[in-house]
Amino acid sequence: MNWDEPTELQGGTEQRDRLVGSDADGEDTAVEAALRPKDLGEFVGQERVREQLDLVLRAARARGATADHVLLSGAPGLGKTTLSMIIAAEMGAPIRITSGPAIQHAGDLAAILSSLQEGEVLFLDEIHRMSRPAEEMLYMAMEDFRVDVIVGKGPGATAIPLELPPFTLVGATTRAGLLPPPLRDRFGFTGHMEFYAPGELERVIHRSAELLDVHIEAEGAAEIAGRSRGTPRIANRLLRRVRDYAQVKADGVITRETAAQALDVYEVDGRGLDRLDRAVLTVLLKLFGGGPVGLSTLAVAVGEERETVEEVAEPFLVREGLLARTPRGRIATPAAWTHLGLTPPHQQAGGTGQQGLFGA
Ligand SMILES: Nc1ncnc2c1ncn2[C@@H]1O[C@H](COP(=O)(O)OP(=O)(O)OP(=O)(O)O)[C@@H](O)[C@H]1O
Ligand SMILES: [Mg+2]
Repeated sequence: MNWDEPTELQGGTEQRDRLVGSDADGEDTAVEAALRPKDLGEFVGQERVREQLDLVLRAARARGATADHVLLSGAPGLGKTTLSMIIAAEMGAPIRITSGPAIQHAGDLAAILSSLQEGEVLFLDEIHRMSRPAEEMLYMAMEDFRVDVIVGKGPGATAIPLELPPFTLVGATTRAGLLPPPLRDRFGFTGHMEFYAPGELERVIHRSAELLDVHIEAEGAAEIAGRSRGTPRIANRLLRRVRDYAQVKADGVITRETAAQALDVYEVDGRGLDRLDRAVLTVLLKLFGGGPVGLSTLAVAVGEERETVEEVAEPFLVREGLLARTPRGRIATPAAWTHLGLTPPHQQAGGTGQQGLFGA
């Protein structure tokens, strides 16, 4: 069984309607523009990436040159799009935004590249989902600022070389491992975005609250931060839901109590797990004694698609150290038992232990 190779997430559709899903939903897209930090100084956290990027951009500015190509990798909602816009702003350059899936043919890419202005930032989101021919065209464009446009078909086809103005490619990917090495190597700088520490999320929340004109107490921000799964997008989304609750049920001020009550109503628990996450853990613990159990069996027992369990619930549970993937199947860690307030079988009187009870 291919137990540790997650299958390709199809555009994040599995995450829809999920308050703690890290992909953007319609409402996010509308508000995100307003909440996006505009320069590096406003960008919270990611100290290493920020410092390194600051050097790259400063040096380019000092030389009066176009900045080197930048690759940003990291989970959804950590600020890749935000940072690409900041790069353009810091360079005083216009930005063109497109994405891998939008570039079906090499011709699509040639059209974009040939219309770039000197120094322009081309933001290529989901760069790992670009077609192979477009990718190969991009190699040459990145390295030599040149593309060969193929005119005609079959034996009569000719390649017309086209000079490009120097530009900065900013590629973003949630799956850096899927990028072919020749592409990865052509970036002058790669920034790996990490999940945010609670204190950083608190700063994101305070900043957003101010922009949204919401009154929030420090402890209220801490409560939301703790349930935001290390992700600014989720923090901003939870903040908006808590604001709704505070307006309707309280005096509009977000305290620790209102935040906790609101997020309980939305079924986001103290650690950021939602109903699906808890369903997976509960089944694993109560039905299968903590595992190991195969993914398919687990999914059937939860009443969800295998992919939903694997791609939507598991990554966070694994990251939180609540669930582990082993060659024999999924197992719950001691922390999972504690989190759900249950006692592991080997600690119960007459318990048989969890090993070997259920095969994967
Ligand atoms: N460092 C940060 N400081 C403040 N706000 C942030 C930061 N990073 C992200 N955000 C907020 O989180 C939201 C999501 O960020 P962004 O769209 O840049 O994520 P992304 O990495 O591009 O996600 P995806 O992979 O889904 O495209 C934005 O609205 C932005 O306001
Ligand atoms: Mg993005």
